[in-house]
Amino acid sequence: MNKLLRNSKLLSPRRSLFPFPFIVTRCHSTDLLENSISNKDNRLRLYEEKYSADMSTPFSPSVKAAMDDLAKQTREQFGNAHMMIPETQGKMLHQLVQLFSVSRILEIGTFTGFSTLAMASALNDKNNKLISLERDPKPQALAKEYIKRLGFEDRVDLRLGSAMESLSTLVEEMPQKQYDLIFIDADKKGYVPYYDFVMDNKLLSDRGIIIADNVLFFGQVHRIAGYEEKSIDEVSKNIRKKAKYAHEFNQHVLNDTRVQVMVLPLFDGVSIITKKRV
Ligand SMILES: C[S@@+](CC[C@H](N)C(=O)[O-])C[C@H]1O[C@@H](n2cnc3c(N)ncnc32)[C@H](O)[C@@H]1O
Repeated sequence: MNKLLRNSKLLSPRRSLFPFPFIVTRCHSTDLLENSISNKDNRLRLYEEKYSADMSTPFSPSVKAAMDDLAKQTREQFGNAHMMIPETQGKMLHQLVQLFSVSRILEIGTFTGFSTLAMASALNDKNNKLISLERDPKPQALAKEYIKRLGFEDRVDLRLGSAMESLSTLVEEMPQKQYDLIFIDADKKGYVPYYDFVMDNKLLSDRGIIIADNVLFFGQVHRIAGYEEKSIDEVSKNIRKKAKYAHEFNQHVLNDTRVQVMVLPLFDGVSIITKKRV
C-alpha cells in the first residue's frame, strides 16, 4: 500500500470489514463488499477514489480542514461512519450547487453534516439557505459544531425529527417555498414517500434538481432487479431489503411522467432528477 493512501484521512484501519488485515476502509458503504458496484473483477476502487479526490479542485482551506476533522470525528464516534458521502461526491455536490446557481437546498439525512458542509460551502449569498433534516440528535450535534466552526449558522437550518414530519412542518411554515437542489440521503424505505411529498407539494423549483444517493445500494440493486445471475444470498438480509427499496424507488421515479431521471453508477449510485422540460 502506498504511503499516500496509508496516511489518507479517507481511509481508516479501525473498522476494516475485509478478511485481510492490511486492507483499510474508507468512509463509504461501497467499501463493504467484494461485489460492490465500485469493484469490477474483485478490484477495490479505493486508490482511484483517493486519486480522484486529490485531482479534483480542493475545497477552500478552511472548509477542507473542517471537513477532514469532521470525517475523523465521525469515524471515531460513530460505528456507521460509512454513511458519510465520499469526498469526491462532496465535491460533485459542491460543484452542482455552483453550476445550477442554487440558492435554496433541502437535504434529507444530515448525519454528521459532511454533505451539508460540502453543499453549504458553495452557497455564495447571505440570503441562500440550506435546510437539513435528521432524526438522530447525536450526529446532528456534531454537524452543528462544524457549521458553527465555519460560521455557516445563518445559511444552514438543521431540523431535528422524523423527515416526513419535518417536511410537513416546512410546508406549513413556508407554503410557497421551493428548493433548487434536494438531496435525498436518509432511510431507503422513505425514498418514495419523500420523493412523492416533494413532487406533490411542488417543493422542487422548475429548474431544480433532486439528487438521490445510494440508488445502487452496495451494488445489489441491479441484482434484485435480475440483471446478474450471481446470487445475492451472500449479502445480509438488511442490505437486500434496502436494495429492494432502492429498486422500488428507481422504478417509481422512472415511471413518473413529470420528471426525467439519470441513474449514474457513481459512488453508491446517484440519481439526478429534473422536471421534464418538453
Ligand atoms: C446516509 S446518512 C446521511 C449521510 C449524510 N448525508 C452525509 O453525507 O454525511 C442517513 C441519515 O438519515 C437519518 N435518517 C434515517 N431515517 C430518518 C428519518 N425517518 N427521518 C430523519 N432522518 C432519518 C439517519 O439518522 C442518518 O443520519
